[in-house]
Amino acid sequence: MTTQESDLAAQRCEPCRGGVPALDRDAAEALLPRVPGWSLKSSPDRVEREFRFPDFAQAQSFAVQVGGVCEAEGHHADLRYGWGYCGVSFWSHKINGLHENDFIMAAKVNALAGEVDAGLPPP
Ligand SMILES: C[C@H](O)[C@H](O)[C@H]1CNC2=NC(N)=NC(=O)C2=N1
Repeated sequence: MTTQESDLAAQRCEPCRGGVPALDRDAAEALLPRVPGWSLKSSPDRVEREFRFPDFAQAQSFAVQVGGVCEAEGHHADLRYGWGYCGVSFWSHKINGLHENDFIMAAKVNALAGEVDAGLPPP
């Protein structure tokens, strides 16, 4: 883990406390290429990905691992899983929209899934 990543893990989630603006669509689209496999969805504005697994147990195990990362970061995914799939969504509830943190979380979930990310540019 780089210093920058470990610092991030120690931070509390600002958009979770509210009072910061949500990213507009252009800004969200600009971040999207940094989280391969994820897409932007609306109502609420969010970033979402479905991961595939060979069986129920592996999908469930992945969901539990994602939950662990969310707890560590204080920023929580909406998760749904079943036989062979786990869907993960992030948005910042307190601002009813997207923040860079949602993309950082998406990148962390990609890393859990064994994918190498280019990472996000420094703030
Ligand atoms: C008090 C607590 O930190 C907040 O309610 C957090 C919890 N987890 C959260 N997770 C997400 N994704 N968005 C939030 O706004 C949020 N708020």
